[in-house]
Amino acid sequence: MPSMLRAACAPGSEPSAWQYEKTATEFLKQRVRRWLGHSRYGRKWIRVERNREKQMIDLHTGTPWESVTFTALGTNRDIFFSILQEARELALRQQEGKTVMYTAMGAEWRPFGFPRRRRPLASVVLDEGIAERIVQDVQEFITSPQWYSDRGIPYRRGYLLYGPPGCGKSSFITALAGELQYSICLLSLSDRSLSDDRLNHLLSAAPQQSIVLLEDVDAAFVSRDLAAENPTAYQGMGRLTFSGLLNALDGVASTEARIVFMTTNHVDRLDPALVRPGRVDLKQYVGPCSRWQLTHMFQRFYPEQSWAAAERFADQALAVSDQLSAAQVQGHFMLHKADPPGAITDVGALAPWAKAWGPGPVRAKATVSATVPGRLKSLEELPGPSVLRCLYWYLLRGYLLHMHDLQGIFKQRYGSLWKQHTGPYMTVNVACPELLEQILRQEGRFPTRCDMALWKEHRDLRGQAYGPLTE
Ligand SMILES: Nc1ncnc2c1ncn2[C@@H]1O[C@H](COP(=O)(O)OP(=O)(O)OP(=O)(O)O)[C@@H](O)[C@H]1O
Repeated sequence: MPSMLRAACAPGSEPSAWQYEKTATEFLKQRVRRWLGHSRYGRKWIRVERNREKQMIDLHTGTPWESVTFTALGTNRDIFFSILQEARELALRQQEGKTVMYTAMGAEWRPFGFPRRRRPLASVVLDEGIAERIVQDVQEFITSPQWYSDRGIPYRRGYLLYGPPGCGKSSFITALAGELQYSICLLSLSDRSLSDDRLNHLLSAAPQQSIVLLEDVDAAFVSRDLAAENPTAYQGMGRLTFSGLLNALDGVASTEARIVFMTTNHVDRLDPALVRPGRVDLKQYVGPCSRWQLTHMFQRFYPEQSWAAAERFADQALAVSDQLSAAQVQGHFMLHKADPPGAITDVGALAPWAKAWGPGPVRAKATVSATVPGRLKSLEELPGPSVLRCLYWYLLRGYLLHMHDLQGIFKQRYGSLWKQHTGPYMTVNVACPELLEQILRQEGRFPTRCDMALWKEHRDLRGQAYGPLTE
């Protein structure tokens, strides 16, 4: 009699269980791909069927549920358990030395993308003593639950990192999570579907050993003074209210053992109630590069260079501007990857960047003015081939399967920004690094790519990676 095992791929309620199942499912899919050619596992022949449930979809993501069915001849079911065991080990191995990012989906946390390689703490150069101070504080917190319980103090700690963009707030938190072997639960307070209840639930259901990260907290709420001018913003952009946030952070319903990091570019816009001790226990300004930072960044990037060269770079960079962000300096080094003396002599190249990106009132405005002086073009005004002309290029000139070549041609004709029609879709093409940088900076650190189910399925069948379009 054939024995059968059904490995359901539907998400369960426990994040960890779901995570395991998801990775296991990925593993099984890989196996399925391999078995399509030769359906053998060990010495056994196995039939593998992958079925997409037509009626059932995950309401949060719109992903259809799937099941994979293995059928093997014989009475020994151990082979199925060994497949699952192998899948489990693979799932765990995939996370070794990696940082898992979670995002909130409905009422639960789901892993976002593949676990990322841990970022070494030393790779984020903050001003002297800052990183050590925070790491020591977090470690002390983690190792002293008894201390909190003896004194009846809720076992949670809040941190606020504030300062201009590109100075390393988020990079540091990511590196810190790696150092502690924690995962990161990323939550956007601007999410319109976030309600008081949902936030409360999410904070209490965060996976163990994780840092909850609330980025750009100023974007969702402003201080009560500013709220008088703008009551809508004060009430929050979605169904989340300010008092709901305060309660979730330290209300009676809040859970124990929680580390929350908040970041903002505008600390002055935060309501004092949000940053009072208990909600924020440690505040840290992460600012433009100091001499110490510039020297250490240079040394780290060009380890073979002398300390004197690093100091020379720091002095000359500070002469250009004392408002340089680490991101700008890193970008400058990247331009002179193999040319450390060039990085020093060409330090003046940082000047226009310092002007455009230096800590300003609103990052988006500074960004736009960086490369697009004057009035911005509307979508209608953007150049680009008409629908008919696109069809001509795709079908008559045969570029349908060579879109990348066509993009090169269109760039020459229409410049770095043009619109293009493909079937029912209109795409805006961006073909210059500066503009791409603006987009990436404005879309947030963990942007959600479109799902592109057909593309994924197509690539799945060929055993190919999805590429940057969906990841
Ligand atoms: N202090 C630093 N040391 C090394 N690299 C840095 C540092 N600060 C920023 N970077 C680099 O610059 C980029 C942007 O940094 P990051 O996103 O951490 O800045 P941020 O302060 O969080 O900015 P924002 O306020 O826009 O969120 C990253 O690629 C990071 O590697």
